[in-house]
Amino acid sequence: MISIKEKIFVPYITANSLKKRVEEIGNEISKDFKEDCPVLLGVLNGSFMFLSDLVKSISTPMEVSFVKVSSYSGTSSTGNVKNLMGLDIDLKNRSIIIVEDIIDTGLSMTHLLEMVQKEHPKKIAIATLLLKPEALKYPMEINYIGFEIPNKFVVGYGMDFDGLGRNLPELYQLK
Ligand SMILES: O=P(O)(O)OC[C@H]1O[C@H](OP(=O)(O)OP(=O)(O)O)[C@H](O)[C@@H]1O
Ligand code: HPA
Repeated sequence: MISIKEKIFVPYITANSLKKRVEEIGNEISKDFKEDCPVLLGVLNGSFMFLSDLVKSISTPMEVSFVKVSSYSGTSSTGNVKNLMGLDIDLKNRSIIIVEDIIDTGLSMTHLLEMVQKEHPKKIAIATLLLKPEALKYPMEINYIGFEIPNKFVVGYGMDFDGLGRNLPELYQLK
């Protein structure tokens, strides 16, 4: 059990389980995008840990780039998405895999899909470590899902509560 700014979090998914599942997704992506040299588009800040572990399990040529958006404040969605850092490479005719730590309401991903679509890529896939099916308000096709989790706030493995907890190697759930 840990405490961050007076909220109590309990251990939820171990570092070992995360590692195993991330490797499985990396292997799937390697097979699915063998001929494509995909661009893995990490969504900052939260995806940095998932993305860095994921790319180590991808054995096919690929590139990495980042965008930065923000929609969460404390433990709830603000209902709007702020663009904090845009695209820096040409995505035209490229295969793009948008990499997120978590899809919660789906608002951020809907915004990201619109942003990437405007660049006329060849195809767009979505990889998320976590999905909260009960919280999803904007349904979409998600190609790679690490874990489906209940609608409870989580921290660790890149995910924060008020900026804290991103460094935890395992995942914790709000008690
Ligand atoms: O599906 P949604 O309800 O939009 O929630 C998911 C988004 O919220 C988190 O980002 P956040 O806004 O907290 O920014 P961060 O990645 O910098 O922590 C997460 O990384 C997703 O981008
Ligand atoms: O459960 C969560 N934890 C951390 N960040 C988040 N962003 C959306 N949902 C979450």
